[in-house]
Formats: sequence, C-alpha cells, structure tokens
Amino acid sequence: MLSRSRRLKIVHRQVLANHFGAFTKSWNRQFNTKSFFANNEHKSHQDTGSESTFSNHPKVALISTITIALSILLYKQTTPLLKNESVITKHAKIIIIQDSDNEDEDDAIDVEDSNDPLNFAAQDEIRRQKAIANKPPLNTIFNINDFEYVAQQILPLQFKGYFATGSEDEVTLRENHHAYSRIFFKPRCLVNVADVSLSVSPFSGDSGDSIWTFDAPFYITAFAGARGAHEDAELNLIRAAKKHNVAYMIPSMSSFPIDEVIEAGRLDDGLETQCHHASYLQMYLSTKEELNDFPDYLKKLQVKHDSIKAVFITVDLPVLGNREKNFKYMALADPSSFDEPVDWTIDQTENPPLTWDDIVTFKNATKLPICVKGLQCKEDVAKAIELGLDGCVISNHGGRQLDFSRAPVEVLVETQKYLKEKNISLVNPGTNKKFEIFIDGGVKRGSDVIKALCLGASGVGLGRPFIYSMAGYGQPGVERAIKILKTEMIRDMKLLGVKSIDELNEDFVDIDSLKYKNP
Ligand SMILES: Cc1cc2nc3c(=O)[nH]c(=O)nc-3n(C[C@H](O)[C@H](O)[C@H](O)COP(=O)(O)O)c2cc1C
Repeated sequence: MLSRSRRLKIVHRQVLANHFGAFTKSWNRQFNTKSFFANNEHKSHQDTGSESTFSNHPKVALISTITIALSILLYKQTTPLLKNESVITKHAKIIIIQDSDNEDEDDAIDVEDSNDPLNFAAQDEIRRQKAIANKPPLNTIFNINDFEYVAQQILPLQFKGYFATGSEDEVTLRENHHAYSRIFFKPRCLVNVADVSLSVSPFSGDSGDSIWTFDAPFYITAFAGARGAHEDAELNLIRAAKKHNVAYMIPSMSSFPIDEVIEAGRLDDGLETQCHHASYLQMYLSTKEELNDFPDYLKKLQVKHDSIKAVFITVDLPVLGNREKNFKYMALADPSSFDEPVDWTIDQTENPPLTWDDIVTFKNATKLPICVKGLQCKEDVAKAIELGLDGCVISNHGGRQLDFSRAPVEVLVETQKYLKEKNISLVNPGTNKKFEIFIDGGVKRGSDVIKALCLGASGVGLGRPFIYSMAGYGQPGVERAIKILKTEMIRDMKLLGVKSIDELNEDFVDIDSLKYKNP
C-alpha cells in the first residue's frame, strides 16, 4: 500500500501530438526490415510479415504503433535499469511515482480508483518499480529460471506480454519445455572425463573445411523487439556472443541496422578485434518486393559481410499467430486499443505467402548456406534436404504461432526415425556438406541442450532465456546466462560420461515417456 503522500499520477500531455512521429519511426526501426534493407541499399523493402504483420494492417499498425511505442517511451522514461534514473518528462504520457504535497492537481488520478481504466497498469507500475528497487544482484542468479523470474517482475506490462506469452491457450508454449522433462539420461560410468569440450563447427559437413568453430552448441536465436528488454538490444547480444564464442542469429527485425550489429560484433570490451563475430542472419520475407529483391540482396550480403555464415528464412509465419494473451496485456495497458476484435491476418493478394519454389530461388542465388526456420514435421525436413538446402530449424516460433503444434524435440525424434527409415542421408553427395538440423523452443537448461543433441540436433537455439537475462542485467546478464548454460552442460556431460559433442547420441537418452503429453 502507498502512503498518502506517495501518490501515483498519470500525466496526459500532448502525447500523440508531440511523440507520434517519433513513435512511428521507432516502431518502424524496431519492428520491420525497413532499416535493414535501407541500410543495405534495398530501398524497395518496406514491410515484413510476422511481428511486423502488425504494420501491414492499417488499423493494427495504428494500434500497435501507439501501444508499443507508448510503452517504449514509458519504459525509457521510468526504468532505472535503462538510464539509472527515474526521469519524468513534461510532454509524455507516463506514469510517475513521486512524493506529492499537492493533492489537488487536476491531472492526478488516485491509484485506488477502480473505475479508472488505467488503474491496473498504474498499480502494476508501482509493483514493478518496487521490484526494480529490490532486484537481486547478478551474482545471485544461478539458472535461467532465476533470470525469468526477475524479468517477469521488472518488465513493463506490455513487454512482459510481448515476450512471455504464446498463442491461444499456450498449450504449445508449455509443451515446448515440458517435453524435455520427459526425457531421461542413461549415463556411462568410469569414463575419463577430465577434459570435456563443447566446441562445434556447424556447416562444415564431412569435408572438414569449416573455418569457424563455436565454443558451445547452443546459440542466441533471433527475436524482434529486443529493445523492449534493453536499450542496447542486439548490440548486447552480439557482444556477449562474441566474448563467449557462441553463435548469434541476428533478426531481420533488429532494433539497430544490421551493419551496426555486425560491427558491434567486432568489439571486445570496447577494443576492436580483427574479425567480426561469425553470425547467422534471420530473414522474414512477406511482400512481393521482398521476395523479388531477395536474391540480389543475398548476392550483395555475401560480398559485404563474410562474417554471416548462414541465412535462416523464417517460414512459420504466413500470418501472425493468435497471441491473445499478449493482446490482453496490451489492452490492460491501453484499454481503448481493442474496442473491436481485430483481424490480424494479412491481405494475401498483396502479400503472397512464401513457398518452397521461392526458397529454391534463394538457394540458387547464393553460395551462403540457406536454411529454413520453423519446420514442424518430418516430411518438411525431408523436403528441405531433398531440395539441397543447407539446414533447418525445427521450431514452432516459441509457441507463438500455431497452438497445438508439437514440441520441437518430439518432432526431432520423429524426423530422425523417418530419415533413417527412408534412407535419407544428411550429407549432400554433391557438396559433401551435412544438412544441419537445429532446434529451438522451451530450452532452459544445459541438460535440455544435451538431450536435443543426443537426439540428433546440430545446435540448439534459445530465445526467451536471453531476452530475460538481458532484461534484468543487460550484456552482463547475457554473458552470465551463456556461462551458466556452458557450466551446466560441462557438468552434465561429465556425469553422462561423454567428452565431446560428437560423442552424444541416442544411446544416452531414454525417450520412452516422451509420448506421454502433459495434460
Ligand atoms: C519476443 C519474441 C520475438 C521473436 N521474434 C522472432 C523473429 O523476429 N524472427 C524469428 O524468426 N523468430 C522470432 N521469434 C522466435 C524465436 O526465434 C524462437 O523460435 C523462439 O523464441 C524459441 O523459443 P524460446 O523462446 O522458448 O527459446 C521470437 C520469439 C520471441 C519470444
């Protein structure tokens, strides 16, 4: 409870008039590929699908722009995590916690007034500020769940909604993680595990000509809206990735121009190093222009950025999933946003969905490895192999798209069995390169990573764990999350009796209970 003198004020002042332009720019910068393509001199690319599907629909664009941009401003203005201060600006619609002697101010709203539509958001802000003040120090964070707990307490309502929620009833969101808890280990004893290595060389295949190696088989996967977690967003992620030599998948909907992110990957503790950090690039393609321009873009990308080692085209987003819980958070923060039910689908005549034919065109346009991100069944993985692609990510977009899609680790098991039965080799006979099967969704522990690798994954992506570690603690948080995961992996490999990633195989896991789904 607040003392009488400590009141919450909601200040409404020229919000949209003063800030709408800046909001729109900020939204565009954060949630579509415009800056990305503009930065790479492809001016014709304006919008994308997925999270930026918001901006393809005029009404949605307006709602989203207002809501998210407002929250971005709100966050920037109030959170000590970003600026180390609780700044109050005159011209913004912000929630201010302050001591007040003047109880008669016109624009002050009592937080106890339950008729006030902003009451919930206001109370949540008070709770959030207290949580920020009591945030545990980084050295008391021991696992990914700890990061998640802290982030849930300190993220503003809208960002919590955006990052944490899944689609519809969130069955897939829960299953993604729970499926790992139905897989058990079968360790070997009396193995000399004095030295354990986590290093991997993806995309090298059997030819062994890979010139880069990562120090762990997990990677920071692509996610839009990273600025909602921290103002340095992708820069934190690539710097932490470089420092600890893990892969980072740069999202096309990056908060910073892609060039800037790549350049940040050349800095180590502020000192320039010779090379950029080897990275992956994720792409959304949803407009005709994007599809047409992409082959040319790939050619230029290959010349311009030799640190980009593979391109991942996201294919699980012909329309945005029904992220109802996220919309509820947004409506709580701004009740006027959802007076009418909103159709979040895209006009398909304007934006034809991606097809396998497009993917083949892209593959033929570049020597860069081309992978598809978001496959959810064995047949699609087999098709990607058959078409000569370089890899895929078995993923359901972190449970944010089709609810009741199966847990990726379950699809991985089914896929490996199918490939064996059909005698489909992962090694391309023409190039001698191996098709890499990555997986993401619901991974929180080193043991989850090991389980996926035992079941045939080449690498494992984590999204929310890195969002949460960054939300709470910026780059040091991301670094600690990487270190925690590596440490968990090394300990578990020693307990399993395994010395290197290559040695992991299905004999080390018991998947008998995997089929029993959690209710
Ligand atoms: C907030 C958020 C934003 C995301 N944005 C993108 C994106 O821009 N492109 C993409 O391919 N996947 C995106 N994803 C999906 C992730 O790449 C990944 O598939 C998912 O987060 C893995 O699940 P996890 O969060 O449980 O680790 C996003 C996921 C989240 C949680």
